[in-house]
This record gives sequence, structure tokens and C-alpha cells, in this order.
Amino acid sequence: MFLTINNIKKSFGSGDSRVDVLKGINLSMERGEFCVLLGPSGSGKSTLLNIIGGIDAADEGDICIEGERMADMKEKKLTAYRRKHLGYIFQMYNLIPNLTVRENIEVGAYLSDKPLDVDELLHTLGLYDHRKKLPNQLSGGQQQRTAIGRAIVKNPDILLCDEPTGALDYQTSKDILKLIETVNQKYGNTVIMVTHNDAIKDMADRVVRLRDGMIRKDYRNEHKIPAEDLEW
Ligand SMILES: Nc1ncnc2c1ncn2[C@@H]1O[C@H](COP(=O)(O)OP(=O)(O)OP(=O)(O)O)[C@@H](O)[C@H]1O
Repeated sequence: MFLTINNIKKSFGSGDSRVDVLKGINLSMERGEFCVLLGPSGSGKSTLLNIIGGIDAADEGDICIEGERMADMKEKKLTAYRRKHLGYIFQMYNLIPNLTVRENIEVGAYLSDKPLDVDELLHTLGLYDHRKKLPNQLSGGQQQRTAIGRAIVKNPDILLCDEPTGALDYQTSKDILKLIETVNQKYGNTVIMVTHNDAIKDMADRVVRLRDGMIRKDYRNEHKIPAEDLEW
């Protein structure tokens, strides 16, 4: 198995204010799988994503990527691993304001020893004609596409997406979902996407639903719907 998540537990605070956010999460994923993580607000989705991404540490349990336990990696190795193998896409784009679209994407490329071709990627992202613009000269959708470019130019094994369409309108959200679908199919990255939008589950290979810090549903989609045909 490519990614295994074993009995992950996490709480915040202590004493009376202690909140048990994840209460024993078990999940295994194949390479290239597109997984959507759903659940009500506060159910622990972002916390789980951050633990998978090594941004936050679990209290108990472990995560193995290709058989290697993240907990066994020393800080330096973990940082190198995160840089090389994980890509993040957030609701907030966090682009560098004084760098152009192309330069923002190149920042991601420098972190990898197997980066994708930046010009080809600019075409895939529909950003080639905008490559010389600064972030404040772009629409929200174009900024998010640039952020996706920065995350995937490294050709990461795992692409972690936290509400990537949260700040976008309907049509732009669909365009971004189509782009993530294309990236997953073209480059074979494993995608884990946290969302509030139930409709998005139909485009995923795998649907995981959290409630109160536990997995309540976990199934594979027999009949995926292309992002283009999703409606909400
Ligand atoms: N650093 C932190 N310190 C204290 N509590 C935290 C921290 N991070 C998250 N929490 C709490 O953990 C719980 C789960 O948060 P998390 O962001 O994982 O939920 P979520 O399912 O992603 O929610 P949403 O859909 O609203 O983003 C919430 O009750 C939140 O307040």
C-alpha cells in the first residue's frame, strides 16, 4: 500500500478544555488514488490533512508512505520529504506578490529533483498567456491555478488540497476541479481533497466521511462522474 494511516489520534488543549479531534483514524490508499474527505465543520478534516502532510504531529498512531514511517524520519529528512514529495493547495493562495506567475511556479520547481516542464505546465494550467503577470493582476481562479501550478510542478507523490475551491464562484470552482482531475490523470499523483461540497465526492475514486473525529463512511466510487458534469 502506498499510504497507510494507522490509528491516528489527536487532541488539542488540556483538562476541561481538551478536545479529542481525531479518535483513531485508519486509512490505506493506493498510489494515484483521488480521495475526497468530507464531514461537518469541526470533524477533524483539516487536522488529518495537516498530520498527513507533516505540518502537525499526531499524539498517537503513525503514517507510512511507501513503507517508511514519518515518525521515524528526523526533522531534516521530514523537511526534505515534505518539500520533495508533498504538494499543498489551500483556500488562500499564498502567492509571492512580487513574483510573476511563472516565477511563483518556479519556486516549486527548485524544490524538486524531478520537476515538470514549466512551459508545458503553464499551458495545462491555461496560464501561458498570463505568465508574466503579478498575482494582483490575476482573477481569483487564475491565482488558484498558479497556486496549483506551484504545488504540482514538483510532481509530488501526494497532493493535499484543503477547500481548494472554497473562495471561488461556481464556474471557476468547476474549472479548478477539472484541472485537479487532469493533473491526477496525467501525472498520477495521489490526491487527498478536503471539501464541504458534497457534490465533489462523485468525481473521486474514494470517499471518506468523518464525523466527531472518526471515519463513518469509506467507500470506492464505482461510477465516477467527470468534474465537467458535476452540479451543485
Ligand atoms: N491548533 C488548534 N488548537 C486548538 N484547537 C484546534 C486547533 N486546530 C483545530 N482545533 C479544533 O479541532 C477541531 C477540528 O478542527 P478541523 O479544522 O480539523 O476541522 P474541519 O473538519 O477541517 O472543520 P472545517 O470544515 O470547519 O474546516 C475544531 O473543533 C477546532 O476548533
